Amino acid sequence: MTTRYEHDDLYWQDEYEPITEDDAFLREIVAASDLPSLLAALAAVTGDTSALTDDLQPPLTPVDTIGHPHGGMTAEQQEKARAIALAGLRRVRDERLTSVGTLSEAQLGAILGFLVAGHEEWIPSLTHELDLAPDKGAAPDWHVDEFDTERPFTVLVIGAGMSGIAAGFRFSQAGIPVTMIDEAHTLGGTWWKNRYPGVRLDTPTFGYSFSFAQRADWPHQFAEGAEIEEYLLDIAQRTGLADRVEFSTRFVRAAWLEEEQLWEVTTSGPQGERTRRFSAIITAVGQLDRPHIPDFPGRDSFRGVVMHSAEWDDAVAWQGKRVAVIGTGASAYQIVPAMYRDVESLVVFQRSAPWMLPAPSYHAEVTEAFAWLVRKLPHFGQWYRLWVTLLGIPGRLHTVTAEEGWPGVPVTISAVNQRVRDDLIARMTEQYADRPELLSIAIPSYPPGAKRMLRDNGVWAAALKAPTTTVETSPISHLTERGIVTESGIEHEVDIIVYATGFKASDYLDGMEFVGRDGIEIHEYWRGDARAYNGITVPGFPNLFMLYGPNIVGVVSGSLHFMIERSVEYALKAVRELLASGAHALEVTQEALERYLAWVDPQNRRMSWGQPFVHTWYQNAMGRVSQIWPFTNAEFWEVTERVDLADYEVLRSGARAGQTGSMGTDTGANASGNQSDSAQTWDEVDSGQSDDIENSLTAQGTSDRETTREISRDEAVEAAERARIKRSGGTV
Ligand SMILES: Cc1cc2nc3c(=O)[nH]c(=O)nc-3n(C[C@H](O)[C@H](O)[C@H](O)COP(=O)(O)OP(=O)(O)OC[C@H]3O[C@@H](n4cnc5c(N)ncnc54)[C@H](O)[C@@H]3O)c2cc1C
Repeated sequence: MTTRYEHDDLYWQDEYEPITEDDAFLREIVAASDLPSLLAALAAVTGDTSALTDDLQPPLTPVDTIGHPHGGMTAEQQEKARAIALAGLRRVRDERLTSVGTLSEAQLGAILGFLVAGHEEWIPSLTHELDLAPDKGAAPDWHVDEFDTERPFTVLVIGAGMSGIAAGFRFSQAGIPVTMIDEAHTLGGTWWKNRYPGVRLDTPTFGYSFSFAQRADWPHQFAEGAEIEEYLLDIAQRTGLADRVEFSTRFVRAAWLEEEQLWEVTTSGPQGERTRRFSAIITAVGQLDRPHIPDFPGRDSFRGVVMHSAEWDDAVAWQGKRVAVIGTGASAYQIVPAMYRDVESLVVFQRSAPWMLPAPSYHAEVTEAFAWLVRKLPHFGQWYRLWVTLLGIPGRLHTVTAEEGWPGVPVTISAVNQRVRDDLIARMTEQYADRPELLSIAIPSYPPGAKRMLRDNGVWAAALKAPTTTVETSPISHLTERGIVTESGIEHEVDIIVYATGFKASDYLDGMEFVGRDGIEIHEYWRGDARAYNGITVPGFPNLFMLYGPNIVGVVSGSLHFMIERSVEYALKAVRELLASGAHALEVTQEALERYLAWVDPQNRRMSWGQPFVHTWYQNAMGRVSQIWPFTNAEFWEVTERVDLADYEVLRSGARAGQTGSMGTDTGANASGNQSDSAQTWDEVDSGQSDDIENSLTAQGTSDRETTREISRDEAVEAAERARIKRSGGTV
């Protein structure tokens, strides 16, 4: 093991505060606590797993709309569990247990076996998340020095947000020289860029952290943006990455050098344009990084202040002003409630209403009982994180899977989807009882789960009902110097326009140029339909590894941290293969990619976001769902468990050591500044893009998406074939 940390977790704590409180206090703690995670933590600290019997096992009842506390334990089970937990806490107090050690295999099996309630197939991926496991299997268990390499293996990581930090950390653990760049002046990506009022997570904080940085003392159930930014900065400092990133340095272009088997990379930064060579490139440039602003007629004529949600200007005094917010997606959903009380007036432009899942604790701090347990019960926070991760494996996938022949389309896709819709409408009916005209506007016209589901604690309805708020559903016709004119002919005069219109999510590697083995640029290869094997590797582009690549995100299940960490680990495994074999590059085959997509695409088409009548930014301009991983995290764990060389071409260079790795050589090469020109996509506003897609399909004489998919796949195969013919040598 090469990690320089005794434990893989950067927040590992040797000692916790002793418990000194009396029984009455402990009883209150137990009454206010989540039971499965508490039982697991107590079993680990005391080493006694005997109480984790089958009859006490949380049944993990599938959750439709509101959660089932304690994993669906019955009242009887809960009563028994509370008695066991109280006895456990007393023991921790009386025996002054203030630390916890690595579990034995038997203890690990007993505790995880208890929590997974029969889903043994989840255990390997959960072990990956648990620092108390004898072998967590996440950190590299090898070091570059072990290999007799003919030349240094160097890696460029583009981006220093969450993904870049994960890559920098893990590759450094293996001793691989890493160069990190970011076009921004600081770390954090999403979490320093998005500074709008109200910015915070809409997934639970305890599911939103790395397995190697399991911070436990989070103040909020859904962390504020600044808390996540602080977390990322702290990790970067603890790992030494913070000092190593080349900031204000933009990746411009990379070209694969067939003879040398290296990437020649051009960057643009404070030292001007530089060209360097690297053995591999890791893209960590996010998916929601490039703001999308719809091209409304007259957009530039508006004389007031204009801000995209991701480009918030803190100097703008919006209080007391007339404000328009365009969009009702994830960002608007946070901005509107944070602003409405302090503005003179607010107009919210809505094209489609969001579905919102009940989350009463959305703005709440963690409870006192929870904070106490984090301080006093060794590793409790980590067990709670594991429990949240476990519940996220099935998530709500069962609520968004279509039933064949279901009569409820286009507003629902199955009986359980209908039940979710009915429950959520019942909730909204109560919220808007005093404003029935808003209720009809608030009910989405698409199935639950087809777009990102937001978290509801009533603030959205309160903001829309405010006397100073207007919800405008007529589409935007054009902008004037005074404000926004709708198709219904109303002009809304405003001082400030906030574009909460999302990002160019489908334009993977936007503004970047990668010229692969055969001289084909990656966007030319993709043709508006970004595809990658396991979301990571692309045929024709050896030693290029994407993080947060195509088909990686979960909608109603999973943790993005898990997906990104596994992508990093997969890239590391690929590098290990190269070091061990003395080869220089791996290129995934077109066949492997096709096989993979033939598995992923049909499953996405079964989900609510993949239905042909649904218009969502999860689908790209070709109509393919290019954003979403439709399975569980546990299944991603399986496919990334090993790099199967049968899926790859193994490449070796004809060049000798010494010709390569000349890092930092200034050549004055030109930046070509390629732009992907695929159709725009955005998350929060449906401004007619989908109609454009339908029109273009009709123009091609193809009315169904399946056919379109086939065409694009054929084109891809054709491009790869051309590439193969053009190549000569360099392959063994
Ligand atoms: C407002 C908002 C809220 C979100 N909330 C959640 C949530 O609740 N839960 C969840 O799971 N996800 C959420 N997300 C998704 C979020 O983006 C990811 O969770 C995560 O932060 C992505 O990290 P990343 O490092 O992959 O990308 P990013 O954070 O986007 O970082 C990419 C980095 O790459 C740099 N970069 C880009 N192009 C170049 C270039 N050409 N050259 C050099 N550097 C470049 C950028 O400057 C940036 O620093 C949210 C996103 C947004 C925008």
